[in-house]
Amino acid sequence: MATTSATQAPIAHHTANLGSISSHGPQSPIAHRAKHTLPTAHVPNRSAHYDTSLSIPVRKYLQTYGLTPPRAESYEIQKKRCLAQLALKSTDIERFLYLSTLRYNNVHLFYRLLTDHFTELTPLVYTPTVGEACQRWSEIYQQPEGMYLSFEDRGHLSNIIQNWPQAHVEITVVTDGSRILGLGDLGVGGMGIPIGKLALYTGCAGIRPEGTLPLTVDLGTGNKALLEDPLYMGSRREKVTAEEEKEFLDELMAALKDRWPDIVIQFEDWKNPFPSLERYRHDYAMFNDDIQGTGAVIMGGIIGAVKQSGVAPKDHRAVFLGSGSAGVGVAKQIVDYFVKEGLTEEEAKNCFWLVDSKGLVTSDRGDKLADHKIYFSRTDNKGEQYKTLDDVIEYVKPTIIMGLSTIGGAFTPEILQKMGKWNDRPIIFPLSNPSSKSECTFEEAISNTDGRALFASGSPFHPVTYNGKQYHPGQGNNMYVFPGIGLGTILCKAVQVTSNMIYASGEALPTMITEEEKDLALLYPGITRIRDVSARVALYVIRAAQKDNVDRLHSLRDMDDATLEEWIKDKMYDPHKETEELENELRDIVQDLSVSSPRL
Ligand SMILES: NC(=O)C1=CN([C@@H]2O[C@H](COP(=O)(O)OP(=O)(O)OC[C@H]3O[C@@H](n4cnc5c(N)ncnc54)[C@H](OP(=O)(O)O)[C@@H]3O)[C@@H](O)[C@H]2O)C=CC1
Ligand SMILES: CC(=O)C(=O)O
Ligand SMILES: [Mg+2]
Repeated sequence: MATTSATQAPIAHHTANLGSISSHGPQSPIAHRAKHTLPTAHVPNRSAHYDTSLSIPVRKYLQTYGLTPPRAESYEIQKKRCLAQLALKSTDIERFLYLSTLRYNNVHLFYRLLTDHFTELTPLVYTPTVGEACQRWSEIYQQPEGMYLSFEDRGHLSNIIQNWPQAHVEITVVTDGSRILGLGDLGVGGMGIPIGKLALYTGCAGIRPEGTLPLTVDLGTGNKALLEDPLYMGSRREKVTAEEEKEFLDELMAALKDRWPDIVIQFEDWKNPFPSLERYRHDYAMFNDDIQGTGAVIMGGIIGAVKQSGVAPKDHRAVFLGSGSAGVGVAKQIVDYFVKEGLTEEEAKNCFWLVDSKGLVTSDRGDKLADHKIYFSRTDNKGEQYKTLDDVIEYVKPTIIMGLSTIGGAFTPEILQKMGKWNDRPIIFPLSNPSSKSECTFEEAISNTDGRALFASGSPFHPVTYNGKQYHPGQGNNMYVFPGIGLGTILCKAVQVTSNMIYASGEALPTMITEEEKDLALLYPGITRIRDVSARVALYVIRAAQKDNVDRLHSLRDMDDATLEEWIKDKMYDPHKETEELENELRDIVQDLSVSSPRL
């Protein structure tokens, strides 16, 4: 990406080629052998060299002439073919596989397509389809696209990490596969998530593809079906203990930083991610997307929802179904927002009733609460315990219901109707992923509240027509913020991802909603503008990093906001420019060297 692109760009690769021209000549067997003995993934953007838009002289220079069909074609034609091939597929998982192969074989073309057709393709690359891909990973596995590190590798992680072929990794997403979306423990099948999230880092925030490292740690699995599946590609061992996980992660974090001192590390989809966040947040540029990214993105949507509800923050009553990483992360972030709006922390905290698999989280429930639940446990229940969501809803009569529970359909029509009865504009956020785990659909939320619901879901839903009027759903997914959090952290070279940087990422979102979107009561900016949104998020993140004094690129402090935002956009990888720049640069080189037909 931005900061290291000069050394990673195809141009730099060809400058290296030029060196070999002077010593061995362009057709040198050494150059030739080097090119073909290394697997594709070992040469940055090698796949771009087979792009069918490259001109004949450039193909000859690259020694790819004759390896692709004769016609040099436009991107429009390439796109037409890709979309036609996608249309030929009969299932989403086939489309997922087609797009994975395209990314592997022609990285820039994949990202051109993704950025041009973001709304249609994101659900195939990310949630919901990535969920099925993770469930079936060992069945559909095709090619290496990331690193797998096993518990058995401990003691050697630093050496193994040297095997990653890209020299300048800027960001990694790491999972242990133990809580993939709302689908449970999928072991190494979880790899689909780091790959998908990092594809969005490139597509949304312009992190260069070769600067990304999808990483899955195989610390065993508690999923018995996987352990018995002959195709399962992970180790056959039970999940390691918390202490063993901690030792492994200590080694991993040090090894990553040792090879790439500026690396940003995003933890994703861990069953219990709180200990690692607390352990590493001060010593590494790291964050947990499920706790913090989700917290920020939902806070960003709640800002607009609270305004549109006409209810003051102090009068909101929020019932959360789900008190795990995402539930607690979101509730805490909204507490911060309410405090900014003038409530005391105690007043803000009292606006929340969290529910887990045992019912309302209270301090006198009789079970030992996990540490992360204690902050929100209720003490005003007068000894009464509320076991079901229905009971809690009746007791609280909420203005807001949030679903982060993995329980598809938990917001029943009856619950939605009550929300409609008690509130002019009920705030209904079924946020569990993938779509099958959503606590309700958009259609259900609209039809059971006479179209008055202020709605956002984790996975995308289509617009709905109700009583002749069209309604548009919001997508409250951390994809609106994590790419910008990573981008901002990388660009200002922050040594930590502070709480203020996370908060700022959420605050940035409403600033990107257009007047037209406000008229439609939308809570999030249009997804087609995600690159601009990510640049704005990065701007806010950088400013917060500067205030917290964790940035290292101090020259950015002198830029005004408009200049800095333009600078950020300028640093973003633009797939539309890559192939054209490759073509133009190489054509110039070919002309300069008069090597227009080295092969013939
Ligand atoms: N929209 C977005 O951007 C994001 C969405 N998510 C989604 O949120 C969901 C939860 O993720 P996460 O918080 O990390 O997962 P966790 O496993 O940490 O938390 C799940 C929570 O749901 C509770 N729960 C499970 N079953 C029930 C039930 N039958 N009734 C009530 N509560 C129940 C669990 O209870 P207990 O504590 O008792 O086990 C736990 O508190 C997932 O579907 C995930 O995809 C996550 C991150 C981002
Ligand atoms: C979106 C996301 O991070 C999740 O569902 O876990
Ligand atoms: Mg996640």
